[in-house]
Amino acid sequence: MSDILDKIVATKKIEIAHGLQKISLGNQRDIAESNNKDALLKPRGFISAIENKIAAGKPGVITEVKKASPSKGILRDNFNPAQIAQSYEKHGAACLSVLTDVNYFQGCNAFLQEARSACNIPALRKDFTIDPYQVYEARAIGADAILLIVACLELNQMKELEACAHELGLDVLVEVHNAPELEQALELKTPLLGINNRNLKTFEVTLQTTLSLLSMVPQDKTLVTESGILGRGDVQLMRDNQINAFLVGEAFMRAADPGVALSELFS
Ligand SMILES: O=C(O)c1ccccc1NCC(=O)[C@H](O)[C@H](O)COP(=O)(O)O
Repeated sequence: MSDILDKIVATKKIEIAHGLQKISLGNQRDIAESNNKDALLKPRGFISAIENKIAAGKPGVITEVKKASPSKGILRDNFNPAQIAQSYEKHGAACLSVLTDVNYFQGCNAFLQEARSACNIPALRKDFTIDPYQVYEARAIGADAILLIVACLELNQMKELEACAHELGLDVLVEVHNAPELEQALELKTPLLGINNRNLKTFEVTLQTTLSLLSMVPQDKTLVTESGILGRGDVQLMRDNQINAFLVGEAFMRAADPGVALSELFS
């Protein structure tokens, strides 16, 4: 694991222990399950939203709602998750990815709730999921999908977390950085596979990470290239390699209107 992931995971363990003192696992599960019966909160298909865009010949863009990051610091001062989500939806986003981590990304659960309730597209809870408690919490705050990062999980943990997510109707995005992680990810059921172009040890970003792993990705997976998509040349390079799903944060967060930036990047 990288230094930053080590630190984040250590913080998550403390957060989970504190969370359990406030809301028990059983109560969190009850809230999650009752959300599934609520018309406004029941899961919106995250994977199908991406696949539908691609089937219509459009890029499937997961648009990020991210105030700050460890590698870049503050990305956006005027940060209004509801307005950002509405702008993304208006300009053709498939889905949202909302950072809920407090300590490293200056996010919070309320950002996901505000963003999702302001629009009709599905939302990924972008956090560092290591325990079933967080999966229940994700659904309890209205998330439609969770992220599993292979670099910080054992295979048996990932399988457990994936099963827990699927039981609740949540989709799973599994994220890898290299070939050994990709092999592990292929042991999961989810068809949604993210390749993150950011090296979490050095924070260096190169789109070659996605390109170098491409031949290992089975045809039946929906591949998402993540991080470092900043210009139209980056989009074109990926599309030339038949990659049609993208996760983009910084390029939109630094723009005056994130949705306008989305349409300019992908038009
Ligand atoms: O962005 C970071 O500094 C970071 C550090 C440690 C773990 C994860 C990190 N980023 C999360 C992401 O994967 C990105 O937010 C996402 O792929 C969008 O990337 P970008 O378009 O480059 O903002």
